[in-house]
Amino acid sequence: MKIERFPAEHERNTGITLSLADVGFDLEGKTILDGVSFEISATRIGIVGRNGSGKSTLARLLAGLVSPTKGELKINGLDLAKDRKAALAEVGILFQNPDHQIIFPTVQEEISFGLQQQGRSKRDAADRTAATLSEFEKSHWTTAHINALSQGQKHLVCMMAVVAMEPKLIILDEPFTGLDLPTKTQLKRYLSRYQGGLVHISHDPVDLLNYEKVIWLDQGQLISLGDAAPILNDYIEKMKRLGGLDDISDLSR
Ligand SMILES: Nc1ncnc2c1ncn2[C@@H]1O[C@H](COP(=O)(O)OP(=O)(O)OP(=O)(O)O)[C@@H](O)[C@H]1O
Repeated sequence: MKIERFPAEHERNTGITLSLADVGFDLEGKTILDGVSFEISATRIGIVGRNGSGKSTLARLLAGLVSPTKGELKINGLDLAKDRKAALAEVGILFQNPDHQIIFPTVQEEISFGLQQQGRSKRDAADRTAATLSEFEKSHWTTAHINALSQGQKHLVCMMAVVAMEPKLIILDEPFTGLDLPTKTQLKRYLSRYQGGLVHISHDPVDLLNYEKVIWLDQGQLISLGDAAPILNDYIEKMKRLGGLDDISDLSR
């Protein structure tokens, strides 16, 4: 597969700026991220890297869910780990498994919860929930029980809950793993319409074809960052080469 330079699908003015200066993150004595520095402004940013390279950890840092052990990390000039109120307006995050995200029994309650966390009244949150369901043409889901939904439908509930909050940036941590192709295509179509920024972690370079910039991590360090097509092509070549090895045997990784 060779990825050509695609014209950016999303011509938006509202870019987001990620600024990292010597960011490190240690956990239980292990260095997960080390000395990661970059500044990037774009509306569609991909993150690639092998298993365990630190992508999900970077996603949690970007969302302000954890603080770096060292260095400084800002989104649009804000330190979201220190400013949780700003974080709710700036960033939403979608995880791989909706069951790790959903806490309420019905669609309406799940979407309303985040809105109330942002400080909206119960009435405002209900109105915004209704408007979001209508935008997605899912008003008939309002009182649906989450347990009765398919995995793809649960993904869509999580997406609607995040989109309803209108964050400037949505972070997607491999949100389509395990979904069939039509479901994935439909969810991607919803996301492509999002007016804010997206930072999308994916193992599949095809997911990032129309993205503007890509960040490549390996073993907790930045390998490269730049325009999507050349980075993805280098990444694919490297992954093909590594596929011929047997480093999966190495327990020190
Ligand atoms: N809670 C934790 N405790 C100990 N080590 C952890 C924890 N979370 C992550 N790690 C380790 O940190 C490293 C990076 O993990 P992370 O999940 O950020 O990588 P990733 O690139 O998202 O991986 P994958 O593609 O497999 O999801 C891995 O070696 C992982 O084992």
